[in-house]
Order: sequence, then C-alpha cells, then structure tokens
Amino acid sequence: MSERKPITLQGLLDRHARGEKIAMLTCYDASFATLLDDAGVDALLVGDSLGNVLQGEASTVPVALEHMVYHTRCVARGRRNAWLLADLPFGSYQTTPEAAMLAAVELHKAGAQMVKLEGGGWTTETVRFISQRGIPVCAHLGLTPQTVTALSGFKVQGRDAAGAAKLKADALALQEAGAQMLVLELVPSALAADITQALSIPVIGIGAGPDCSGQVLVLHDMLDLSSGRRPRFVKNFMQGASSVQDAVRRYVGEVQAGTFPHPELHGY
Ligand SMILES: Nc1nc(=O)c2c([nH]1)NC[C@@H]1CN(c3ccc(C(=O)N[C@@H](CCC(=O)O)C(=O)O)cc3)CN21
Ligand SMILES: CC(C)C(=O)C(=O)O
Ligand SMILES: [Mg+2]
Repeated sequence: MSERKPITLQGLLDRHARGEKIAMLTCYDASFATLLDDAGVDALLVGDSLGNVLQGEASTVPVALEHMVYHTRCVARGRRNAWLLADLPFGSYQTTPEAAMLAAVELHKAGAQMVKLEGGGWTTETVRFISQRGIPVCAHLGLTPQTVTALSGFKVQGRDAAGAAKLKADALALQEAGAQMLVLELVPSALAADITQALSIPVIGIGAGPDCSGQVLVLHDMLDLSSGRRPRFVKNFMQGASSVQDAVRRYVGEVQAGTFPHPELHGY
C-alpha cells in the first residue's frame, strides 16, 4: 500500500471510468485516518454523523461548522493518499450560496478536498456557485439526515414512482450543476442502479444496494462500536476479523469485489 500515490479528483474519476468501485468510510480523527488509508480506503468522509457517534446527539442537526473544521483538520493530518471529503453541517449552506461558499472555504482550508451538502433541486444554485469557484462538491440525495424532522423519520426514500422520478431528476440536475460525486442514501436498490446508470459521476451508496459506483458506511457502525439499533444496510466487519485493520481491509475488498452490500441482507 505504501507505493500508493495521493488520489486526485481526476484519479478518482478515472477509477470510476474504468469501472472500479470506490470504497469510502467516515473518519473523524488522525489515528483512524492513517489506519483506514493504509488499509486501502479510497475516500475518507468527515461526516456530520460525528454528531451521533462522537457527540452523542440524536441527529446531525446540532453539529456546528467549527466541529466539522476541527475534525477535518485532525483527519487531514493523518491522511496519506485517500480522497478527503467533509460534510457542510446543517445551517451552513441553507441560507445563500455566499454563506455556503464561506463555510466550504473553511472546510477546504482545513484540508477537505471536496465538500458534501444534502438536498435536491434547491441546492443546484449552491452546488454551481461553490464548484465554479474551485471547491469540488459532492451532492447527497435520498435520506437526507439533516432534514429528518421534515421527513418525519429515517425512512427509505423514492419508494413510489413520483418520488423515484423526482430523485432521478434531482440527481441529473446536480450533476449538470457541477457536482462531481453523489451520495445516495436509503433508496431502493433498483432506483439506485437506474440513477447510477444515468449519471457519469460516481454514485456512492449507503443503503442503496450493490449497483452503485461505490459504498460508504459510518466507521463506528461497521466496526460494531455503535450501541443500539443498527440500520439494515450496516454489516459488522469485525465479525471474524483479527483486528480493526483486518476488518477495514475486508470492507475494502468486499466493496471492490461487489460482494458488499448483499442485495437481500443489506438492501431495500
Ligand atoms: N451511526 C450512524 N450511522 C449512520 O448510518 C448514520 C448516522 N449515524 N447519522 C446520520 C445518518 C442517519 N442515518 C440513518 C439513521 C437511521 C436509519 C434507520 O433507522 N433505518 C431503518 C429503517 C428504514 C425503513 O425501513 O424505512 C433500517 O432498517 O434501515 C437509517 C439511516 C444514516 N446516518
Ligand atoms: C453516512 C454518510 C453518507 C454521511 O453523510 C455522514 O456520515 O455524515
Ligand atoms: Mg452526513
């Protein structure tokens, strides 16, 4: 692994063009950044899920920009080669594209190579604004946890024909607006496959079936460190693993081979 070179945006898009799956995990500190990177993880996401797994909050809503900047800096110091993304937290991009840009600049200066924001059609203007000004953007559709209140819970999205059509139209609009990656969360596998086929940018799934361009999980979930109920899309990679490093290597191997997620065990 040590001969790996830092992944650039072009390198990531080239891998996608060759049909290689992208293995992403969330990461919040320097120690794990180095471990995950050495285990072959392609992309590290400083997720606002740190609100849940680090801060003990019930949702990602309370997470502040300063928290995201702090953890992005921690991960950036430990990272060697993996592509580094960070979530724009709730409130930092909803008001205006200008406000979103200022928040994106803070994350970018802290080391994030790409910023991720949640939401459909209304975010296209913001995605265009940020990406045109030099910071790569990842969109996030399907279950958007920051709007869990309005969505009335953590539920599968795009189940009916109208919802599915809206999701696909939003995905195409976001790609057109300059998004260079899309996270698709908690949608039926067939819909995720259809959207992945329709887009040229990589689509990273979480609870979206095996036919995406790559996968992401929350680190604490796949290492079985999250107490309580686990969503069905999670697999415990510590089961049968000899170490954390081994568990992460297995995750990378299964994502690259297309054997995780299993359509019946982890799909909708
Ligand atoms: N630890 C952790 N893991 C995550 O995957 C995660 C976070 N935190 N925080 C932010 C969001 C919230 N996410 C969630 C939260 C709950 C469900 C959930 O309860 N899913 C159920 C019901 C789905 C349904 O049937 O509608 C499931 O069985 O998957 C899914 C995703 C994903 N993200
Ligand atoms: C689950 C991923 C996609 C995320 O947004 C997060 O960890 O915050
Ligand atoms: Mg997030």
